[in-house]
Amino acid sequence: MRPSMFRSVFSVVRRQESSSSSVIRRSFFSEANPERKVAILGAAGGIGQPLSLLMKHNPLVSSLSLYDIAGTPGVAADVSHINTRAIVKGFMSDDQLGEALEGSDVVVIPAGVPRKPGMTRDDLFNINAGIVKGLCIAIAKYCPNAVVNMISNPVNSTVPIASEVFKKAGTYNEKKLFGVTTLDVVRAKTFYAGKANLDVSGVNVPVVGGHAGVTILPLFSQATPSTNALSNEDIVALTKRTQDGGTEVVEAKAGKGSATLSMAYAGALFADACLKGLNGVPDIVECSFVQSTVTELPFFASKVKLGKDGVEEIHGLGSLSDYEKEGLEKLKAELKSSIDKGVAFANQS
Ligand SMILES: NC(=O)C1=CN([C@@H]2O[C@H](COP(=O)(O)OP(=O)(O)OC[C@H]3O[C@@H](n4cnc5c(N)ncnc54)[C@H](O)[C@@H]3O)[C@@H](O)[C@H]2O)C=CC1
Ligand SMILES: O=C([O-])CC(=O)C(=O)O
Repeated sequence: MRPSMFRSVFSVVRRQESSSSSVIRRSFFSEANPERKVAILGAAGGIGQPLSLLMKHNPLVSSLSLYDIAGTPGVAADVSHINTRAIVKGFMSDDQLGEALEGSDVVVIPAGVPRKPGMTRDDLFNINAGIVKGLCIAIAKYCPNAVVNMISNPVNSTVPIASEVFKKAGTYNEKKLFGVTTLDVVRAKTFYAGKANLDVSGVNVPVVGGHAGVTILPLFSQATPSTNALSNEDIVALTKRTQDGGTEVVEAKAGKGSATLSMAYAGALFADACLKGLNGVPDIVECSFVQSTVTELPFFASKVKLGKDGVEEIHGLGSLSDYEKEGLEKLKAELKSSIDKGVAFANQS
């Protein structure tokens, strides 16, 4: 979590829990934190399990719905024993998907297969596109107003697939569909702070474009705090490391999957930002892959202000260094082809 993310809320809850009055506890939750249901699809997986743990820990969640095609009873029983606000329920198999989704405010989707060494994210398309399509058909039916956080790869294609499914169902709201690119930001912050010897907790780095290889474009020229400790070569190396961050983990795991723990952290951070936006907390800004007019591409990741209806404002790119301008031009062809592939898949049959 962002270091201060839950601290203030927890201290209020703790003060209230020390009071003998359960009335005080109830009124705190209803006034400051409305009821919010979060569903996680793929909850028993490598990302799903730690993400379920982190969402159970989030005081903004009142109901946590854990869905997977296997393994959810155990995960739900385990997580449900934690003494935090959210009531946890596990759901398994198609016939329970409707109940898992009904009433959800936020649906997080880490369902699907991860990479093995030597694969690109696009190599996951054949399996994950179908999984995502099926889950989005159910979302359109059972919780058409939910905010959707798409984690399943290739994000550059799965988000367009979701948008087409929702369009066909007549439920598409472009303000409520997000590709989760938070892990790119998390990595860029960590690598930048490490190289520049800065306190990472105060560091921010926007990352724009998409979520695969060269489509991931960290904007170190806009990093804060700025530093003159880094050479052009350092910036090139930091950019490459951020773009290859996923592959670094895939290779280190040597066939046992891709990033799960850092992704669960990033996914929890982004879901928390969406919940805060829905609850009317002002000035919540995160990078995300959304329907966009920032470039000529129909979807693009950039800074997005989150509000009561999802996307409140999409920020422009700001001023870019020559190196970043070059990177922006380089990424467009690959990103366009991944978007087109998703759209075409969703419209087959
Ligand atoms: N957006 C991002 O930054 C990142 C995305 N990912 C992606 O997240 C996805 C999941 O990764 P892991 O959790 O490591 O994989 P995993 O294989 O450990 O877990 C995936 C889970 O999805 C479940 N699943 C499969 N089909 C399903 C369906 N139809 N409905 C519900 N659940 C279903 C599986 O049973 C499994 O429990 C992968 O596609 C991976 O590439 C991973 C890291 C970062
Ligand atoms: O690299 C992968 O396959 C998983 C992923 O998206 C990431 O870690 O950024």
